[in-house]
Amino acid sequence: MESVMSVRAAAPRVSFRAAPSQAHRHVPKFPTSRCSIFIPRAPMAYRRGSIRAQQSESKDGSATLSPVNESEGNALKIKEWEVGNFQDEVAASQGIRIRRRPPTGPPLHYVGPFEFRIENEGNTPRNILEEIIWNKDKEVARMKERRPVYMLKKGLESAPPARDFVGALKASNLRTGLPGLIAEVKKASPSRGVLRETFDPVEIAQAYEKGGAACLSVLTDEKYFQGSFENLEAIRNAGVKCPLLCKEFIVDAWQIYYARIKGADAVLLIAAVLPDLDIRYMTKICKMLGLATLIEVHNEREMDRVLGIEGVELIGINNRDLETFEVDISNTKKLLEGKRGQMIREKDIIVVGESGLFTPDDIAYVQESGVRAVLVGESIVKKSDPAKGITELFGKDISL
Ligand SMILES: O=C(O)c1ccccc1NCC(=O)[C@H](O)[C@H](O)COP(=O)(O)O
Repeated sequence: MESVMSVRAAAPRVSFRAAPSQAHRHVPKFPTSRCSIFIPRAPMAYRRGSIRAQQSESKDGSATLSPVNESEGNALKIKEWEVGNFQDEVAASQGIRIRRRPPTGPPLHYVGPFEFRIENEGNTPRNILEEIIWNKDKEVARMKERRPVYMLKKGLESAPPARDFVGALKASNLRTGLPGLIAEVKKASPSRGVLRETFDPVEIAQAYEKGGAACLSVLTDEKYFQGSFENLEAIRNAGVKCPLLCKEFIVDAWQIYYARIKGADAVLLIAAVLPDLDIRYMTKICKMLGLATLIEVHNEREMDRVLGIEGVELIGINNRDLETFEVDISNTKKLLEGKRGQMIREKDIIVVGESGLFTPDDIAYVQESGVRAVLVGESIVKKSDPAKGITELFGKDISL
């Protein structure tokens, strides 16, 4: 029988247990295993994918490995943990605070005859965005197992054609002299709860189109936003002409293929989550599939990283801090001042002001700051007639 002992120190909490026997345990020689750490060359999503291909996930999402024996299994877990930490270190060096979900939980540590695990050793999300991302990591791993990417690629042939998302925003901006509107089909959000009880995504999308929206954003995350890929597909199949942004938390290129076969014309990439290499790689995949990428930033560091990436056409400035939910529309102005604004104009990048826009004054404020498009959810989706909501938001009928 193993004896188990829990020790609560100030923090963190550590639980010890005596190791069953020397024969059953693999004592990692950390200097050696650290030296032999696999140095990945492909982008993060793929590096993680390659490691995870050796594991399967149970219904509740917990990972199970199928090792030949216990010590090999533990060695693999340790390696996965180390690779995960290494990837998080690379991300952190770019100012990314969102860590990726440790695939198998933290490894056991060994001191003499004891093995122990430090609770909260990186295995609890630190904020809502991190929680969403960790949940998405699990969700995508499950979906990928059911439909690997080669199957999705077959579906591309029958997908509806990709439409020009950026072109629609530019045309609307030219036609109205106001920022092109990306109207969001959003039932609920972590910060605001349920926004609209009676929610018919197709009806809302048609109302947005009638009200003059240039493009639509459709939330597909189910757990936190009560959205779905069925909503995206239904809107596309209903004949709505506005190009569609798949508003998803993309952590893996698999999701880009999936969005495309469900009828998306554009996808969102969040710089607070994805390192540069992933953004570059995913942008290339999008180009190959005819999708536009809206790359979202929230602070100067993220903006500078994205401006350093070749071929970026569309940048979203989120006024909402996704870690704290604080909304401040002056964030758009701040990120477009000085050299950054100048570079954006030189590169002819379309900037989208996102979140917290409720009045014609708000629209005027972000337009004066330099945006040529806006992404709006709450203020229009809550209105009984979302088409009228658009007219109220802009202070004029923009459908004409
Ligand atoms: O809206 C949230 O609470 C939220 C929480 C965590 C991650 C993302 C979140 N929202 C995504 C968005 O940025 C907005 O849906 C979008 O910009 C529209 O914002 P709003 O007009 O304020 O509804």
